[in-house]
Amino acid sequence: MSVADARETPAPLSDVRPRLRSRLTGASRLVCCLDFDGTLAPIVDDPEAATATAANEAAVATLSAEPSVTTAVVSGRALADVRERIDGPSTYAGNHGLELEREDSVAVHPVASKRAARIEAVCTTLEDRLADVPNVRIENKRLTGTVHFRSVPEDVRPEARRRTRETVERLGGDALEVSSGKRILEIEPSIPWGKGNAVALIAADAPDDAVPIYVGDDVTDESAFETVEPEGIGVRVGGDEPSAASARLESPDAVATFLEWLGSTGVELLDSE
Ligand SMILES: O=P(O)(O)OC[C@H]1O[C@H](O[C@H]2O[C@H](CO)[C@@H](O)[C@H](O)[C@H]2O)[C@H](O)[C@@H](O)[C@@H]1O
Repeated sequence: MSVADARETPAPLSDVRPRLRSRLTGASRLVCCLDFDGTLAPIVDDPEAATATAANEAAVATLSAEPSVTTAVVSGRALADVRERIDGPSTYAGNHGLELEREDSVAVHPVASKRAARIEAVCTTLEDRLADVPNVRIENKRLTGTVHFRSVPEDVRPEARRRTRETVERLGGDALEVSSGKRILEIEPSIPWGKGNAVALIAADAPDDAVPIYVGDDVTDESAFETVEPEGIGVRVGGDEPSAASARLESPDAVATFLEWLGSTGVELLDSE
C-alpha cells in the first residue's frame, strides 16, 4: 500500500485537541509552522492581492513574541515575497522549502540555484506561448515558477495547461518538473526536496521533546504533514480529502482561533508539569 493509499480524512481539530493537549503538557517547546495562501490568507483571484487576515496577523505576532515557541512561515511563494506579507516569525521558508531563512541567514538548495536559469527561460517562453490566453498569470519566483489559471476561462484551461507542460518538457528536460496546486501549475527543479524537508530542518533546531505543528491547505503541504505526524500534529485547512494530516480546520478564520489558543492555553501547557 502506498503512503497516499494510507491517508484518511482528517478529523475535526476539536476531536484531536485532547491528544494535542497531552503532547504540549510538559514539553519544553512548540514549533509552529504555517503555510501562507489558503491558511493565513484567504484564496483570492489575484495572487498579488493575497493578505493574511487581521486575526491571523495578530495571532502570528503573539506566537512569534513567545520565547517558548518557534514560529515559521513555510510557503510556495518566493521567500522575499512571503516575508513582505506577514511579519513576526524568526524563520521563513520560500519556494516550497528550497530557500530557508533562520536567524538572518538564508540557505538556498544548491541544485535549485543552478537550475534558476532554466526556470527563467521557461517563464520567458511561457509569456509568449500563453500570450493569447485571457487572464493567465506567470509568476517567476526564480527557483520555481507558477502559472495561474484561476481567472482563465474554463474552456481554455486544458489547452493552456497542455502548452505549459509541453514547454517545461521541451526546455527543462529531466531538470524540471510540473506539479499541480490550487488552480495553478508549479514549475520546479526535479529534486527530492519539499516543504517537509524544510520543516524537518526547522524542527531539528528545537529540543527533542518539542511539539511540531504544521498548518496548511494544499498538495505541497502534505510532505510537511508527514514530517510532523505522528509525534506532532498536521492540520489541513479546508476540504475533506484524504491527507497525512490528522486534524482539519475549515478556513483561515478557524486557523486564527486555533493560533490564539496555541498562544494562550498551548503556551501555558508547556513546561506545566
Ligand atoms: O504554499 P503557499 O504559501 O500556500 O503558496 C502556494 C501558492 O500560493 C499562491 O497561489 C495560490 O494563492 C493565490 C492567491 O490566493 C491564488 O490566486 C492561486 O490560485 C493559488 O494557487 C502563490 O501565488 C503561488 O506562488 C504559491 O506557490
